[in-house]
Amino acid sequence: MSDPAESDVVRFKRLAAERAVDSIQPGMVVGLGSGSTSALVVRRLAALRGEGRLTDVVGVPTSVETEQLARALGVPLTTLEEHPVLDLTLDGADEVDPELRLIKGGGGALMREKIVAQASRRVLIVVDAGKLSPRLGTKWPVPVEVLPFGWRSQALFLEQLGARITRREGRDGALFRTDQGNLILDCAFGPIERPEELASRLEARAGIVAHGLFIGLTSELVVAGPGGVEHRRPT
Ligand SMILES: O=C[C@H](O)[C@H](O)[C@H](O)COP(=O)(O)O
Repeated sequence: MSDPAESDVVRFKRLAAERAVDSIQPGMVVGLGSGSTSALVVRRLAALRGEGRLTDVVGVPTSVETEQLARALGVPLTTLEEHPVLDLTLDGADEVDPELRLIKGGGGALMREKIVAQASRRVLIVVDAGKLSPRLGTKWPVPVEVLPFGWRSQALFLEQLGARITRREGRDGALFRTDQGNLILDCAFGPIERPEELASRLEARAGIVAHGLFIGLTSELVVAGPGGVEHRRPT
Protein backbone atom coordinates (compact mmCIF):
# COMPACT_ATOMS: atom_id res chain seq x y z
CA MET A 1 0.00 0.00 0.00
CA SER A 2 1.33 3.46 -0.79
CA ASP A 3 2.15 5.88 2.02
CA PRO A 4 0.28 9.22 1.62
CA ALA A 5 3.36 11.07 2.96
CA GLU A 6 5.60 9.49 0.32
CA SER A 7 6.93 12.06 -2.20
CA ASP A 8 6.49 11.49 -5.93
CA VAL A 9 10.21 10.86 -6.38
CA VAL A 10 10.31 8.27 -3.63
CA ARG A 11 7.17 6.63 -5.05
CA PHE A 12 8.76 6.44 -8.50
CA LYS A 13 11.94 4.97 -7.02
CA ARG A 14 9.87 2.40 -5.14
CA LEU A 15 7.80 1.46 -8.19
CA ALA A 16 10.95 1.10 -10.29
CA ALA A 17 12.60 -0.98 -7.54
CA GLU A 18 9.58 -3.28 -7.29
CA ARG A 19 9.55 -3.83 -11.07
CA ALA A 20 13.31 -4.42 -11.14
CA VAL A 21 13.13 -7.09 -8.44
CA ASP A 22 10.73 -9.00 -10.74
CA SER A 23 13.83 -9.77 -12.85
CA ILE A 24 15.41 -11.79 -10.03
CA GLN A 25 14.96 -15.53 -10.49
CA PRO A 26 15.24 -18.20 -7.78
CA GLY A 27 18.83 -19.24 -7.06
CA MET A 28 20.43 -16.15 -8.55
CA VAL A 29 23.53 -14.45 -7.17
CA VAL A 30 22.66 -10.77 -7.34
CA GLY A 31 24.76 -7.62 -7.04
CA LEU A 32 23.10 -5.13 -4.69
CA GLY A 33 23.80 -1.51 -5.58
CA SER A 34 24.05 1.46 -3.24
CA GLY A 35 21.97 4.55 -2.59
CA SER A 36 18.32 5.18 -1.81
CA THR A 37 16.88 3.34 -4.84
CA SER A 38 19.05 0.29 -4.21
CA ALA A 39 17.91 0.36 -0.59
CA LEU A 40 14.33 0.02 -1.88
CA VAL A 41 15.47 -2.94 -3.98
CA VAL A 42 16.93 -4.60 -0.88
CA ARG A 43 13.74 -3.88 1.07
CA ARG A 44 11.60 -5.40 -1.69
CA LEU A 45 13.80 -8.49 -1.85
CA ALA A 46 13.54 -8.84 1.94
CA ALA A 47 9.73 -8.48 1.76
CA LEU A 48 9.51 -11.24 -0.87
CA ARG A 49 11.71 -13.47 1.30
CA GLY A 50 9.24 -12.82 4.11
CA GLU A 51 6.53 -14.27 1.83
CA GLY A 52 8.69 -17.34 1.22
CA ARG A 53 9.78 -16.25 -2.30
CA LEU A 54 13.35 -15.92 -3.62
CA THR A 55 14.64 -17.41 -0.37
CA ASP A 56 17.64 -18.99 -2.15
CA VAL A 57 18.83 -15.71 -3.69
CA VAL A 58 22.12 -14.37 -2.31
CA GLY A 59 23.43 -10.84 -2.70
CA VAL A 60 26.81 -9.19 -3.13
CA PRO A 61 26.65 -5.69 -1.58
CA THR A 62 28.45 -2.76 -3.22
CA SER A 63 28.95 -0.75 -0.03
CA VAL A 64 29.17 -1.10 3.72
CA GLU A 65 25.81 0.72 3.92
CA THR A 66 24.06 -1.79 1.65
CA GLU A 67 25.72 -4.65 3.50
CA GLN A 68 24.41 -3.35 6.83
CA LEU A 69 20.89 -2.88 5.47
CA ALA A 70 20.79 -6.34 3.89
CA ARG A 71 22.08 -7.95 7.09
CA ALA A 72 19.52 -6.06 9.19
CA LEU A 73 16.71 -7.29 6.91
CA GLY A 74 17.98 -10.88 6.82
CA VAL A 75 18.97 -10.94 3.13
CA PRO A 76 21.75 -13.54 2.77
CA LEU A 77 25.04 -12.20 1.48
CA THR A 78 28.07 -13.59 -0.25
CA THR A 79 31.26 -12.14 -1.71
CA LEU A 80 32.86 -11.73 -5.12
CA GLU A 81 35.59 -14.08 -3.88
CA GLU A 82 32.94 -16.82 -3.46
CA HIS A 83 31.08 -15.84 -6.65
CA PRO A 84 33.35 -13.99 -9.09
CA VAL A 85 30.57 -13.99 -11.72
CA LEU A 86 27.14 -12.66 -10.78
CA ASP A 87 23.85 -13.41 -12.57
CA LEU A 88 22.39 -9.95 -12.26
CA THR A 89 23.09 -6.62 -10.58
CA LEU A 90 20.42 -4.11 -9.64
CA ASP A 91 21.71 -0.61 -9.02
CA GLY A 92 20.64 3.02 -9.14
CA ALA A 93 22.23 5.92 -11.02
CA ASP A 94 22.47 9.68 -10.78
CA GLU A 95 22.15 10.49 -14.48
CA VAL A 96 21.21 8.34 -17.49
CA ASP A 97 21.62 9.41 -21.11
CA PRO A 98 19.64 8.08 -24.10
CA GLU A 99 22.35 5.45 -24.80
CA LEU A 100 22.01 4.28 -21.18
CA ARG A 101 25.45 5.60 -20.30
CA LEU A 102 25.51 6.66 -16.65
CA ILE A 103 26.94 8.92 -14.03
CA LYS A 104 27.10 7.13 -10.69
CA GLY A 105 28.75 7.71 -7.35
CA GLY A 106 26.49 10.28 -5.70
CA GLY A 107 26.82 8.18 -2.54
CA GLY A 108 30.51 7.49 -3.08
CA ALA A 109 30.16 3.77 -3.83
CA LEU A 110 31.29 4.02 -7.47
CA MET A 111 34.36 1.83 -7.23
CA ARG A 112 32.70 -1.24 -5.73
CA GLU A 113 29.64 -0.65 -7.90
CA LYS A 114 31.76 -0.72 -11.05
CA ILE A 115 33.66 -3.82 -9.94
CA VAL A 116 30.36 -5.60 -9.25
CA ALA A 117 28.78 -4.38 -12.52
CA GLN A 118 31.75 -5.61 -14.56
CA ALA A 119 31.48 -8.99 -12.84
CA SER A 120 27.77 -9.32 -13.72
CA ARG A 121 26.15 -11.04 -16.68
CA ARG A 122 23.35 -8.44 -16.63
CA VAL A 123 23.20 -4.99 -15.09
CA LEU A 124 19.74 -3.57 -14.51
CA ILE A 125 19.70 0.13 -13.63
CA VAL A 126 16.76 1.37 -11.58
CA VAL A 127 15.82 5.06 -11.60
CA ASP A 128 13.04 7.60 -11.32
CA ALA A 129 12.43 9.62 -14.47
CA GLY A 130 14.18 12.68 -13.00
CA LYS A 131 17.51 10.93 -13.65
CA LEU A 132 17.03 10.90 -17.44
CA SER A 133 19.21 13.42 -19.22
CA PRO A 134 19.93 14.39 -22.83
CA ARG A 135 23.67 14.47 -22.12
CA LEU A 136 25.77 13.25 -19.17
CA GLY A 137 27.09 16.06 -17.03
CA THR A 138 24.01 18.22 -17.54
CA LYS A 139 22.58 17.45 -14.11
CA TRP A 140 25.38 15.94 -12.10
CA PRO A 141 29.16 16.26 -11.68
CA VAL A 142 31.34 13.22 -12.38
CA PRO A 143 32.57 11.81 -9.05
CA VAL A 144 36.24 10.86 -9.24
CA GLU A 145 37.72 8.72 -6.48
CA VAL A 146 41.37 9.54 -5.80
CA LEU A 147 44.01 8.22 -3.44
CA PRO A 148 44.70 10.70 -0.63
CA PHE A 149 48.38 10.53 -1.71
CA GLY A 150 48.88 13.30 -4.24
CA TRP A 151 45.21 14.29 -4.44
CA ARG A 152 46.04 17.93 -5.21
CA SER A 153 47.93 16.82 -8.33
CA GLN A 154 44.83 14.91 -9.44
CA ALA A 155 42.70 18.01 -8.77
CA LEU A 156 44.98 20.09 -11.03
CA PHE A 157 44.88 17.39 -13.72
CA LEU A 158 41.07 17.36 -13.58
CA GLU A 159 40.91 21.15 -13.78
CA GLN A 160 43.11 20.99 -16.87
CA LEU A 161 40.52 18.65 -18.37
CA GLY A 162 37.93 21.40 -17.85
CA ALA A 163 36.34 20.43 -14.53
CA ARG A 164 35.29 22.64 -11.69
CA ILE A 165 36.29 20.63 -8.62
CA THR A 166 34.62 20.22 -5.25
CA ARG A 167 36.30 17.97 -2.72
CA ARG A 168 33.43 16.03 -1.22
CA GLU A 169 32.54 16.43 2.43
CA GLY A 170 30.21 14.36 4.57
CA ARG A 171 27.02 15.72 6.15
CA ASP A 172 29.02 16.57 9.28
CA GLY A 173 31.36 18.79 7.24
CA ALA A 174 34.28 16.37 7.66
CA LEU A 175 36.15 15.09 4.63
CA PHE A 176 34.20 12.31 2.92
CA ARG A 177 36.05 8.98 2.77
CA THR A 178 34.98 6.11 0.54
CA ASP A 179 34.71 2.55 1.84
CA GLN A 180 38.33 2.19 0.62
CA GLY A 181 39.45 5.28 2.59
CA ASN A 182 39.90 7.41 -0.54
CA LEU A 183 38.66 10.92 -1.40
CA ILE A 184 36.03 11.99 -3.90
CA LEU A 185 36.54 14.97 -6.18
CA ASP A 186 33.21 15.96 -7.72
CA CYS A 187 34.04 17.25 -11.20
CA ALA A 188 31.54 19.57 -12.86
CA PHE A 189 32.38 19.37 -16.57
CA GLY A 190 28.99 20.59 -17.78
CA PRO A 191 27.40 18.57 -20.60
CA ILE A 192 30.03 16.05 -21.75
CA GLU A 193 30.39 15.70 -25.50
CA ARG A 194 32.49 12.54 -25.59
CA PRO A 195 32.14 10.56 -22.35
CA GLU A 196 34.20 7.62 -23.70
CA GLU A 197 37.16 9.92 -24.37
CA LEU A 198 36.90 11.50 -20.92
CA ALA A 199 36.65 8.04 -19.31
CA SER A 200 39.85 6.90 -21.09
CA ARG A 201 41.76 9.98 -19.93
CA LEU A 202 40.64 9.44 -16.33
CA GLU A 203 41.57 5.76 -16.48
CA ALA A 204 45.08 6.56 -17.74
CA ARG A 205 45.91 8.73 -14.72
CA ALA A 206 47.71 7.18 -11.74
CA GLY A 207 46.11 8.19 -8.45
CA ILE A 208 42.60 8.12 -9.90
CA VAL A 209 41.21 4.82 -8.68
CA ALA A 210 37.67 5.08 -10.09
CA HIS A 211 35.34 7.50 -11.87
CA GLY A 212 31.58 7.70 -12.05
CA LEU A 213 31.18 7.32 -15.82
CA PHE A 214 29.61 3.90 -16.42
CA ILE A 215 29.78 3.26 -20.14
CA GLY A 216 28.66 0.10 -21.90
CA LEU A 217 27.67 -1.53 -18.63
CA THR A 218 23.87 -1.10 -18.62
CA SER A 219 22.02 -4.12 -19.99
CA GLU A 220 18.58 -2.84 -19.02
CA LEU A 221 16.92 0.18 -17.45
CA VAL A 222 13.77 0.33 -15.36
CA VAL A 223 12.49 3.89 -15.11
CA ALA A 224 9.39 5.08 -13.29
CA GLY A 225 7.74 8.47 -13.69
CA PRO A 226 4.37 10.16 -14.07
CA GLY A 227 3.73 8.08 -17.23
CA GLY A 228 4.22 4.74 -15.43
CA VAL A 229 7.03 2.18 -15.24
CA GLU A 230 9.05 1.32 -18.32
CA HIS A 231 11.65 -1.41 -18.90
CA ARG A 232 14.17 -0.40 -21.61
CA ARG A 233 17.16 -2.02 -23.27
CA PRO A 234 19.96 -0.20 -25.11
CA THR A 235 19.11 0.31 -28.80
O1 LIG B 1 27.36 5.89 -4.94
C1 LIG B 1 26.14 5.79 -5.09
C2 LIG B 1 25.49 5.22 -6.23
O2 LIG B 1 26.12 5.32 -7.46
C3 LIG B 1 23.98 5.41 -6.33
O3 LIG B 1 23.49 4.31 -7.05
C4 LIG B 1 23.55 6.69 -7.03
O4 LIG B 1 24.15 7.79 -6.39
C5 LIG B 1 22.02 6.84 -7.05
O5 LIG B 1 21.55 7.03 -5.73
P1 LIG B 1 20.02 7.22 -5.38
O6 LIG B 1 19.32 5.96 -5.74
O7 LIG B 1 20.02 7.51 -3.92
O8 LIG B 1 19.52 8.38 -6.18
